[in-house]
Formats: sequence, C-alpha cells, structure tokens
Amino acid sequence: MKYDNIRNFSIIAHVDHGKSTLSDRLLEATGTIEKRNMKAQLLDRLEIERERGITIKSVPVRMDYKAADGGNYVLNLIDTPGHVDFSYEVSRSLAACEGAVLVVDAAQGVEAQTVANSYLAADLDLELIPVLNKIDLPSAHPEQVKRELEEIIGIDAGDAVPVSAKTGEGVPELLERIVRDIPAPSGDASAPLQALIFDSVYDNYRGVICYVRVVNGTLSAGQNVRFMATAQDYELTEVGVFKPEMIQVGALGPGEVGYICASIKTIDEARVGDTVTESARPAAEPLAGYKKVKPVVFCGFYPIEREDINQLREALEKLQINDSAISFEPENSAALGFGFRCGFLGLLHMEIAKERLSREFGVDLVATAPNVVYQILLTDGSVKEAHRPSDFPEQVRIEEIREPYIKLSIFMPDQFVGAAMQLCQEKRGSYSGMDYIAPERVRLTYDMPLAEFILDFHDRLKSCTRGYASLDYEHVGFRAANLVKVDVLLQEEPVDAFSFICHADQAYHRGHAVVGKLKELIPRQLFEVPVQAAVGKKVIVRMNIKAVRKDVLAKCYGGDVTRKRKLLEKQKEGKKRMKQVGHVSIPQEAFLAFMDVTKSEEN
Ligand SMILES: Nc1nc2c(ncn2[C@@H]2O[C@H](COP(=O)(O)OP(=O)(O)OP(=O)(O)O)[C@@H](O)[C@H]2O)c(=O)[nH]1
Repeated sequence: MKYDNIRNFSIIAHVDHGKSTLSDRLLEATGTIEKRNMKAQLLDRLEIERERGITIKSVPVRMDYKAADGGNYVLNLIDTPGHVDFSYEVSRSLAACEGAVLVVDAAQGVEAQTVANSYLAADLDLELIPVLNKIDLPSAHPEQVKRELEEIIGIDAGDAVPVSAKTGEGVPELLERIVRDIPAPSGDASAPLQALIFDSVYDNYRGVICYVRVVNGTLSAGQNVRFMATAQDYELTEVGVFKPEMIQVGALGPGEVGYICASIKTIDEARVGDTVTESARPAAEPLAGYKKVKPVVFCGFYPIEREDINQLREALEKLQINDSAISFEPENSAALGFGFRCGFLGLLHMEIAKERLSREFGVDLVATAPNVVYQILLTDGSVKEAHRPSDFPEQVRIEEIREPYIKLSIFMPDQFVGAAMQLCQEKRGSYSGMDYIAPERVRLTYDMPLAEFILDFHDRLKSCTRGYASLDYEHVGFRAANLVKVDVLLQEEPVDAFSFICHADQAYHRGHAVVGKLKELIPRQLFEVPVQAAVGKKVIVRMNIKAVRKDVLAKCYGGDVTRKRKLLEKQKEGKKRMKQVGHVSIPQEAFLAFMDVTKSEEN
C-alpha cells in the first residue's frame, strides 16, 4: 500500500549551485527550524564542510508540512554531497528516496556534476524536479538553462521551478511540487521487516548509529533485529528521527526515514547497504544493497609521534564507520615506523580523511605521496594488485603493468578549449570527443590515467581555465602502460618511502626532481652521501651530498707539511669508515617535501 503522507527526496546539484542554501530555506519554510535558530548551512555538520563550503556527508532531516490541499505531510530530505569523490554517498542516499530535486544555478547552467548526479538518479528511476536557482542574480538566464537541461540531460524542463534560495522566492511553490510530483512510498506494514541502512556514524555513548529507511514492516525500540549480511541479532536500544537533531520515537513504519541504535561497536556488524530485519520473523530476502566501492588512491598515514600508532588505529576504525569507502591495513616503513596504508576514492576524499583524523580525533600524522592502485601481470600469468611501490615485484617477473583509467568530462566556455586540450595531452590523455552544450560552452571528453589526474590535474585545469571549468569522471577500468618503478637510494640503500611509479618517459625528469630536493634537504654529514634514482638496477640520476669537513689542521701550528698530510690522511680514513657504518637520518621535512615534489614538480 501507499503511504500517502510521506515524501522522501534528495537534493542533487553541482557544487556551489545552492543545494545547502536551499535545504536551509526548506527547513525554515516548514518551521522545522525557527528562523532565529538558523545558522547558515545547517545540514553541513562537519566543521570542515562549513569551512570549505562543501557537503561531504549526507544528512537526513524530517520536516512536517501542511500543504495547500490541507493535508499534513512528512517530508524526509536527505542531503547529498556534490563533489565527484563522494558520488558513492549520493547514490546511497538516493536509494532511500523516491524522487530528487535537481538544482541548477540559473546563472551558470548545467555543469559536470549536474549531469553525473542526474544520471545516478535516473539509474534508480527517481522522479526528478528541476529547479532553477539564483534567479535573483541579474546574470541568471533561466530559459537558456532549461534548454540545456532538455538537451544534455534529456528531461522535460518546461515546468522547472524558478527559485532563489537566497531570498526564499519560489520555495513555497517548490514544496507544493514536492508533494505533488514525488511519488509516495509504498510498502507493507504487516510484512516481515526490511529496512535499508544508508549511512552510519559513530557516537561515543551510543556506539554505531545506523541511518535507515524502512521499506516493509515496523522498527520499534526494544525489538530484536537481525542484520542480514552478518546474521547477527541485536536488541534496539533507540529508534528515532532527525529534526534535524535526533529525537526518539516509538516506531518507524514503511516509507519512514530515521535512525536506530543497538550498542553496536564496529562497522562490520552494521554495514552500510545491509538490510535490518526482525529476528523473530526475518524477511526472506535482503533489499538490493550498494555496489561496494573500491578505493583507487592509496597513501600511507603515519603518526608523527611513533607511540600514537594505537590512537591512529582507533581513529581510523571510527572514521571508517562514518565513511565506509576508506580502507586501511598496517604497514611498516623503515623511515617512518609503523603506520597504515589507506585507500580512498580520490584526492579530496584523502585530504578530508586526513583533516578529520586530526580535527575530530586529535591525531597528527604524516601522509606519504598518494599513488593509484596498479594491476601487475606476472610472467607466470597471475595478476597481482599493488597498493604501493614496494608491492611491485622485481622487474624480471613483470609481464605488464596496468593502471586505472578514467573518462573525464570537462564543461567550460569554448575560449579555453585549446588550453584544456593541451593540458590533457600533457597528462597522457587521449581525446574522445567534444560537443557544444550551449552557445560558447563545450563539453570535452578525454580518457586519462587516474595517476596523472590525481597528481595536480584539477588545480592546473582551474588555472588554465580561470576557474570556469567543471569536471566529472568515471572509472573505465585498467589499461596497460609503459610504467616503471623508480627507487631512490641513499648511500646505495633504497628508501622505500621515496619510491614511486611513473611513466617510463617521465622517470628521469621526476627522479631528478626528487633527488635534487633530497640533496637540498638532507643535512650534510661528516661523510659524502650519494643520492640516486634508479630504475631496476640502472641508476638514472646521481647527486652527492658533500661531506662537512672538520678543520683538522686548526690545532697544527707550524710543523712541516708531512705532519699536515698525515692528519688529512687520517681524516680521510675516518671518513671512509664512517661512510660504511654512518647512518643518515632523514629529517621529517624531507618526507614532507617529497610529497610536494611528486605532486607539483610539473607546475
Ligand atoms: N544570489 C544567490 N546566491 C545563492 C543562492 N543560493 C545559494 N547562493 C550562494 O551560492 C553559494 C553556494 O551555495 P551552497 O548552498 O553552499 O552550495 P551547495 O550546492 O550546497 O554546495 P556544496 O555543499 O558544496 O555541494 C553560496 O555562497 C550561497 O550563498 C541564490 O538563490 N541566490
């Protein structure tokens, strides 16, 4: 049956098109938050989200709304992030909805993520309500943007709702449209319980809190439930809804969105995408879950103080509950001690994780240079995955190295096409197409190795298009490439933290940059220290850190030349011995600088 008074929807948009501001207006217009208690972007709860002005985590909120038809409705809004790295969060939230409000900035037009997010919604058969935001701006051109929506995304934009999230204009009309156009959820209250976990967070007092959407049956406090993926049973200690703060309720029925707590301690017990059912009367089948996202960018996280390793582990475990796309495994580096190899969906994802670890969990850490995941075909025919340069086998055992590729779409004014194409070529991209999406605005598509993209593509694109380009990408699998592992040797010994993988053509250039930087940063020792870059056994770059020379002759007043020579000979001997046993300690700045070199040496 239909639950006619409920509407579950998300707002999807390109970054900065006004999704969070519009959510604020909806909360205000429905009286969910009183105006005087309103702070901007209420749903962006993480401190970093507010500072950076981007949404990372999806937050659900329940609004009560009395519509023009006199009916009382419950509107569940599930906020979603806009950045590409977080598109898995978007599809997760969308799976809990029947419809989505597609916000487009009427002054900017359709951008890369407008398209990407609309496709995610279309895949899930959601009803889309197009909204043209920022119509208060003099530069708004809603008619043109409607045409873009129709031509590029292929939806009927004739009745798109014009809105200003800033002034509140058009918001009442939008609420009516939500009630009218978004389908009411259907479900069966008497059927066995099925509730989808679409997100989870960790709370120090309550353990894991699961965000759920009930599909069939009823969830109530005190009930014994089973998580279908693990077949573990728990007693629900709390059931509630978001207003937007958590408010306990007696029960959640079909179509409702809320949260449950059950003294769950780890993420493995309550996985996002799993189905919650009743222990006494379990459902026959779980709901369709989510595709597990696989991390593609890896880097090492090491605590600055070595004894903080356990603190880092705990923090990572908790962060993983909130962000299940993060993976980590212990690793050991000769230079940095014990740490973790962590996997992420992209560079921004990695930076956010690092920042959250330090802010929310107080762990200070060093992150090694990021690299992508590689597939290595060995001479014996087997395929191995490498998450770090040290996973690479010896050169002779490698038949082929494959790296992940992405399909990039860049939206920009046509005057920047030349510059963008040049950048893509330089980044080993291969041209795949270009089309006009509006007069003077084009979409350019390229296939590109992810490794080149994560290096500094975004920043460089921004500067060569003066910030007017927007981009989106999807993964298109692994392709073979002529890649090599470059080792960096200090006193002939490879230092694992400095090894990196790159295209054979760039090995010398990048090796030179790294060796040069290390030469600058490693303090001079009492003996000469060679710094080298090598591919396999072949040294491609060598520089020496000169020895500091103690003036052994200072105390030798007068005397003949043989005496002086003897002293110098002795010094030379000593240095030779020291070189054999001497240990070069690498200052932390060298590691930090290394990360910069690999990131930006091409600028
Ligand atoms: N003039 C005008 N500015 C608006 C309007 N709506 C939003 N803005 C501004 O546009 C900027 C981006 O708005 P946000 O609501 O943060 O955008 P967002 O889509 O939520 O961004 P993400 O959270 O990163 O996805 C902010 O500076 C807003 O003040 C509007 O209707 N008119």
